[in-house]
Amino acid sequence: MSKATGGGSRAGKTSGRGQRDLKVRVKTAKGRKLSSKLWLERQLNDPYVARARREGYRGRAAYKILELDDKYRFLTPGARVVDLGCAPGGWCQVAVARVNALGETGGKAQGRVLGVDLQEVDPIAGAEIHVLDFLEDGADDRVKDWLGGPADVVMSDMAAASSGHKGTDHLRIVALVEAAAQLAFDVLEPGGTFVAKVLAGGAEAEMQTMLKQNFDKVANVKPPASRSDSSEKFVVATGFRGRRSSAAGDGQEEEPSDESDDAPSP
Ligand SMILES: C[S@@+](CC[C@H](N)C(=O)[O-])C[C@H]1O[C@@H](n2cnc3c(N)ncnc32)[C@H](O)[C@@H]1O
Repeated sequence: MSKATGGGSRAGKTSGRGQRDLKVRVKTAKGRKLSSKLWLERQLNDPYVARARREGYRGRAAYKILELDDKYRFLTPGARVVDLGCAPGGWCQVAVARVNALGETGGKAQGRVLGVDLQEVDPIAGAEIHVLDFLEDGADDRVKDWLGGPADVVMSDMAAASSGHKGTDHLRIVALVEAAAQLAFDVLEPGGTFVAKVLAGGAEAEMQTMLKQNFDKVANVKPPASRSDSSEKFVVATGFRGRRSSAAGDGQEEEPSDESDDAPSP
């Protein structure tokens, strides 16, 4: 398998769709559930899965962050990145390649990638990875300690295992996004970027309002690599306005600011 080097370059933006024409069908073997058969069939026929294997990424999720970054350009050389829910490591691989790529002056930049996940992750050169339940008490303080300073990007692909109930799954992912956003408000440098996976549904409205109060732009995007039959999408909030309004929306604004009129009313 070749090494994942494509992340350092912003060239080659083909979605990969249509690269395989022959559909592989999986027989229902004894003991294999229909859901496993369908999952296997989907994996075998997914051009992104094949491409990830070819290009040395740990999973097809790598293409989601590649596509988002190709559009919004937040994984810049030298950037300090926090990757929440990083297992098995595709986003980290992309981040390491891009934040350590050649800078505009031609010099090699020294970025930083800190990943956390509930699960163990095989080491990735250039990334610091910790096992952590980000919803447990004090988790954000532990991340801040590991980080030891501000970050330029906080990204979250965290997703709880599916409960089979759409509403429950949605609420769980909103809780994960809110926790990730709180960390972003605490550690991002002004101008920083927050990227998070969300599921389409009603309960996210409050979170979107909170993001709009704290970032110059908030976009909701479904990158081509995100499966069309999945309700996942990504929120990309750019231009963090700084900590002054980080608690806006919960009635505990930290300090008054002349610019607070810019924020939309809750
Ligand atoms: C879709 S996967 C992430 C894929 C990853 N971005 C990549 O490119 O390899 C979602 C991850 O979120 C993690 N996760 C879910 N809840 C979490 C939590 N409370 N704390 C930390 N990680 C969590 C899961 O363990 C899982 O590995």
